[in-house]
Amino acid sequence: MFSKKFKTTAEIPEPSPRLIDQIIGQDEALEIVLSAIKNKRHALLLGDPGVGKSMMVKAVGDLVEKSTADFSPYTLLAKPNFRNSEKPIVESIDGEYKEQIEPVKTNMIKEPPSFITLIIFMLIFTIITSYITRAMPDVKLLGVVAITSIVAFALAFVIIFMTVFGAAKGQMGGGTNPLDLRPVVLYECKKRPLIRASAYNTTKLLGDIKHCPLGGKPPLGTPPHKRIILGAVHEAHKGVLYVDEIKTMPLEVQDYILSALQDKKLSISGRNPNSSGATVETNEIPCDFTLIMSGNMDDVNNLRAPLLDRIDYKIVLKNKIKNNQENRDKLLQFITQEIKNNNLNPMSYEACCEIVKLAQKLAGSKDKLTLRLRLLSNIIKMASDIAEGKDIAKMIKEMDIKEEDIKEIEKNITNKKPENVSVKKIGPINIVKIFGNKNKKNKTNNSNKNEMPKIEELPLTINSENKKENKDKKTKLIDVSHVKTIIDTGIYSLHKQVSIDYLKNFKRYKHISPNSPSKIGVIHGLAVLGADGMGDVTKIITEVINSKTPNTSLLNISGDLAKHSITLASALSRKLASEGKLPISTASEEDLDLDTKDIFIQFSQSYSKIDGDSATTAVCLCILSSLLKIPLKQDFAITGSLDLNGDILAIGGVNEKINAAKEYGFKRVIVPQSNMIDVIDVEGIEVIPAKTLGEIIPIVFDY
Ligand SMILES: Nc1ncnc2c1ncn2[C@@H]1O[C@H](COP(=O)(O)OP(=O)(O)OP(=O)(O)O)[C@@H](O)[C@H]1O
Repeated sequence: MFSKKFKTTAEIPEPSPRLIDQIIGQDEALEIVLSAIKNKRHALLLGDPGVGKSMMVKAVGDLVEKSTADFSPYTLLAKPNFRNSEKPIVESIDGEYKEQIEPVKTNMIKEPPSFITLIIFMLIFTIITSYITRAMPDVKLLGVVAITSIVAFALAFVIIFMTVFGAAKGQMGGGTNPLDLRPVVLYECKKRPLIRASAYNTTKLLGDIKHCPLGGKPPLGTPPHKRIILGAVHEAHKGVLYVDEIKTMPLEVQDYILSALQDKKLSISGRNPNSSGATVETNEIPCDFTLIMSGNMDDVNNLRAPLLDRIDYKIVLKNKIKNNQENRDKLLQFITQEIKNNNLNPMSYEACCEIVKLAQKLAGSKDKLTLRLRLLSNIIKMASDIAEGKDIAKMIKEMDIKEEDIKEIEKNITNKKPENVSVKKIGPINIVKIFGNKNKKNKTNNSNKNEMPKIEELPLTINSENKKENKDKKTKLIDVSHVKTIIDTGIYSLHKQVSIDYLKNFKRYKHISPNSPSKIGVIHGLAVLGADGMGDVTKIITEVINSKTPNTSLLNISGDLAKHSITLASALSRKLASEGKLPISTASEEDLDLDTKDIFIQFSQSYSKIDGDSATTAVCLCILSSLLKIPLKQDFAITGSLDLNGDILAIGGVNEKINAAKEYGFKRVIVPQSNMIDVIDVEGIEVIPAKTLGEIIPIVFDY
């Protein structure tokens, strides 16, 4: 399996501490990213989740920070604008900013009449009042109080007027505290930056002006230059800006990024129209950066063409690598570095082999290894948890139901309302459990008892022995059983768990009997539930009936591709029938005339969405069986796409499908010849490769 012999990963040399050396399987992409950054070219990284896009940029960031060519430290200062307070000035100075003791000329400032002054005024008037009252007892007290109050209020009004009027004029003199006029250090850039920002976070990306509840005018409010929030586009000046999750980037943000790329400078203005910052706008601030963006393949549709056009390199990261010894060794390196980086338990040789097998399965082929390494990393972490004897059942006990997760699963798995699915994400673990619906009264009498499974029934084995033992990190070994527990429970994937439960609950109700006698118009096809779910067997039944209005009716089939494949199957049946390339049958010429027939095709007991063309061969054979009235053997399941020449073409999920055929007790499974390179495990079932329809006719028909 690996080039080295070892018992546990503790014997494998420590991985290199440099992140760049830890990236596996993405050599070409890494080279391009390095070259892009070196030559200041913008790049877009696309690929499946968890193939190392962020890791690559982070690794390259270490190098970016170390490169000092053409870079000198600078500081961004925010200063008040004496002409127009709503337009604060952001200025870049070389090196560090040394604060001046006397920041502003005192003659520019009118010392503000503060509240203390006001209180002093009030005190003076109180003294005068009491003096007048005592000195002139014949003057009425109330009259004196009234006069002094009017004078005091008049003075207070003048003071407030001076304050507001001064500030409004933009002279910042009226009521401004001299300390508010000092420049503020917005950003000190000491080494070439690599700034990371999520595409949806507009404030973080482009900057903003903070709201001031006191109107943003001195003396009570905070002056605008003190409310500036710098954007990542500005912080990345002279360095690299990494924007991930491009799918979530609002169109207007894309326009701003576009301007920043073109002009290499961008002002900051208040983003919230209801905020006091809305009227504030800075001067244009330099932002000359190299842009690296990342997302999944489909996310690119969200990017505006002019922005996409300005990205020089569009790099697609691989999601699989060839399964050879060199790459298996790389996978071992990955396992070792994940264990080291996350301080996990060492892993046995056999468990490492199991991870390689899983990497093959996730790649969908014996020939390949997956590069969706975050998924593998999560599985390694969870296997380590189980080796540690962590009480996962307790974590599951705290589960709550999340509607949005249920709806997502519903979309992919079944067209029934999944009123009984509970999902919980705990750290890297997705836990799904199918429960009965507590709120709904049971309609059947005998199904109510078992609706809510107890925690003990959950499909997890907890190593209770380990729990009692002294839990010394790194002494317990992750062995093959721990890895298998994670794989068998499917706890690393929502779809996997839902399909495991679906099969567990519905398999016993399905009318699939591999041992039954041959039947006309009945065949067993194979499907995969959800994106990365389990395989399943589907019984396909056809009926051909004489009709004056010939038609093909599809039952329990949703997808367009499936419908097209059935049109193709009936066309091919007609062609084979007319060419006489069919087994001898008792069918008359009239029987074979499809122009006079109604064809009904049912995917029996299929509640999941059936799409794709992998059932074309099965449907075609089934129609032929009904037309020719020749029974089909029932001891095999079949999968394969078909073209109009009758060639059987490759399909996806061959391993899941073979596994499903095995689970349902079939002894034989027919798969496209071209898929044989993908088949991982043939134990316990005869896998028959098929190239053409003609080739399998003698195998499947009972005549
Ligand atoms: N090529 C790789 N080499 C080594 N480790 C990897 C690689 N790809 C992923 N990993 C592991 O998976 C983790 C997550 O990878 P990362 O966040 O870079 O993926 P991503 O492609 O950016 O995913 P997403 O699209 O979800 O943001 C890494 O921290 C690392 O542990």
